[in-house]
Amino acid sequence: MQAFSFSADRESLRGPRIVRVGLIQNSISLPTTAPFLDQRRAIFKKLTPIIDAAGSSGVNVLCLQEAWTMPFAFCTREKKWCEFAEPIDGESTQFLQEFARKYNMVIVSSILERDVYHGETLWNTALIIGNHGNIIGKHRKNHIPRVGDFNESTYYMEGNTGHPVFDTAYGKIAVNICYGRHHPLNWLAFGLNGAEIVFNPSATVGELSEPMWPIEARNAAIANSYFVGSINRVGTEVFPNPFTSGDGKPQHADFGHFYGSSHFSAPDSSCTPSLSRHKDGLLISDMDLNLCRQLKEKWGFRMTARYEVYADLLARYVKHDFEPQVISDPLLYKNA
Ligand SMILES: NC(=O)NCCC(=O)O
Repeated sequence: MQAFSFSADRESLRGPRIVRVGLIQNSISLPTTAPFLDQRRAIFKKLTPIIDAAGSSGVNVLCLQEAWTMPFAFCTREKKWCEFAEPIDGESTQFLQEFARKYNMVIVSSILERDVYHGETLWNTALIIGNHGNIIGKHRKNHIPRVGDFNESTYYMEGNTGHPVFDTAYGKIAVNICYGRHHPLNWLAFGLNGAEIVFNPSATVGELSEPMWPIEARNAAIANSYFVGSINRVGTEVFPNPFTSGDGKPQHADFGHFYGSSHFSAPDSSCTPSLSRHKDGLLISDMDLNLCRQLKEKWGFRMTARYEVYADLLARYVKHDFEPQVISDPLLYKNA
């Protein structure tokens, strides 16, 4: 466990709005060859003392990693892993609702969702469980990776829930699930809807994304004047059947190393140190949410954003007959 705090200036007309926020990163518990029910239950067992530690440390809002109930099997393209999908009021939600009630804590739970009301369709979904154990709502991952071994479109579709911000007992929160962090407009949309804390529950591996990891969340926090909580899972998960990456390299049975390194970023460009690259961990930070408005007022990014200019460009860009605004040097092709 590591704990930090972000402060803000004292204001005369508003008291501080200090919230204690927690992030959990963890490896899976049993080999991926174990019966699925045992695997899921073993993760619950492993997380129980960590969630208890968060709750008894006074954490107000806690976020778990992407698809925390299962191994990150999307590299395999095998359909059997769909069995881990659950309805939003399924076993993992019921498990977390107990902690939410016990500790008066909001919990963000990122799962593979099975929508039983829409033909058993699957989604990559983050649920927001309120501090009374109620389900406040859900957000479905907007951007699906098609990079390296991340073959997630085999399992679920692009989200259809927009960019909701959840007004909780402890501030306005949103969830930008994993690969969405590479999309600045995704971050922006949560900001436009008023988010004060955006969580980025992730599952990503060193060779692919580690150089980008410390930059993207910090940049989003600065550009959108909110806090970001970044979480990545830990360890190497080995699967029963080897798979290929479509890159001519030999088949393999693991994704590579999930490098942990969970951390918080703040709108004033500060950030906490990261958790370990190899070990499970709980990162806790106090944050005064007044810092969000203070940074908006200092830098005026919202007021200077010129959204109407970009709205116009984007409206034209999404049409099939879009022509880029390029002015060529008339001398460029003269002698050709
Ligand atoms: N889970 C997921 O979206 N991973 C994609 C890889 C990355 O964005 O680093």
